[in-house]
Amino acid sequence: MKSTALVDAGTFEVESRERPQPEASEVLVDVSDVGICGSDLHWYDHGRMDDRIVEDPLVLGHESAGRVIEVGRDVDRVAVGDEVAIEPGVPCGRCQYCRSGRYNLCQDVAFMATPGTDGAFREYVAWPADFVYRLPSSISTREGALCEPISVGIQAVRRAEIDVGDTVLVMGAGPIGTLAMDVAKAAGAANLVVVDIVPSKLDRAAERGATLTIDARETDVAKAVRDEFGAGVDVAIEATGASPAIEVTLDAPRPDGTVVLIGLAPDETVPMDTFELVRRQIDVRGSYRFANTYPTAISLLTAGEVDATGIMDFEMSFDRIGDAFERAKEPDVIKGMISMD
Ligand SMILES: NC(=O)C1=CN([C@@H]2O[C@H](COP(=O)(O)OP(=O)(O)OC[C@H]3O[C@@H](n4cnc5c(N)ncnc54)[C@H](O)[C@@H]3O)[C@@H](O)[C@H]2O)C=CC1
Ligand SMILES: CC(=O)[C@H](N)C(=O)O
Repeated sequence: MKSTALVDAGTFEVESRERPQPEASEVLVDVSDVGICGSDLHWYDHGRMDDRIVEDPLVLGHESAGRVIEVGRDVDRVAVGDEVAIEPGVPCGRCQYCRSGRYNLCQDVAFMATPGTDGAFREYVAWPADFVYRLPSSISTREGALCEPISVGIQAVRRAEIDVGDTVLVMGAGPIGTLAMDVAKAAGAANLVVVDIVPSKLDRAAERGATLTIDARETDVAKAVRDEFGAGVDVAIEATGASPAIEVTLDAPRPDGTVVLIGLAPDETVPMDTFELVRRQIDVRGSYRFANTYPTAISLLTAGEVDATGIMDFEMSFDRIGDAFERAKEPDVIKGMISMD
């Protein structure tokens, strides 16, 4: 089968590999669509992330979907011919986090497109059947591939415990912030404030339901929020990973409000005014990957509550993966897709 691996920062190599054989509990998926995630771009640009380094060729891509073409002998939850979304992280199933349903925190997870676990930029993936989800006929595999970033949004909204009628600020209108905004709306948020520094992304957020958009380059976000909502927002979700944006997000909630941090700032130390956070009794929560979210993501797509297609800016074929990665880095792009067929 054809596969594309990152061999060094900025260098992909097309490889011919053995087509994988599914084990008894696995399925073989003919991959049809893969989204390009910010972390794929990070691995591509730097060849490393925090203390993890790409030493052996690594197949990127962890937002994927396709068609089941073979099932292992113990598999009965999906069948040959089913279109499925692939959940990219397979946890150990034994640790305290797995046993309590918080498998996103498993320290022994095999997560696609991180050193040691190949991702989906290859023709076929053999994957545990428990981590593939059948897509209804109304959902395309292109949309299904985006169950992954939708899941990041679901996890954050669950962590935020959003209540009906809440005012929610989302910092960052990239794929994660935009999909988190959709999920927050589906969870009952009445006012959705979206902040970014790219005007076209703010326009797109407004088109899909943001009630207020703020360009952080021109406006004092905390003041704008207080002018509009008095004491501040109920919930602020950080989805940029940029230090100045994280600082602003921490300042956005009303007393007793909540901040959920999704953005990863791997090389930065972010100043935090702990006195203010304590005085205003702010809950600051991290949100890492996701657990038990794929069925919800599929339900939200089916109900039209999340618009995955609306964030897709372009689609390129597998043989143009290098061009696609370069295009995906442009600031106006929210999501680039690779069509594997
Ligand atoms: N916690 C988790 O499980 C996950 C975390 N992430 C992280 O979430 C963050 C967002 O991911 P993506 O949407 O893919 O990233 P992205 O880079 O595509 O989007 C970030 C957005 O933030 C905007 N931005 C940058 N600086 C800003 C500032 N100072 N003020 C306001 N907006 C600003 C950018 O214009 C962009 O639209 C990243 O840090 C990523 O690493 C992504 C997936 C999972
Ligand atoms: C969950 C993600 O998408 C993230 N890019 C990661 O690698 O953890």
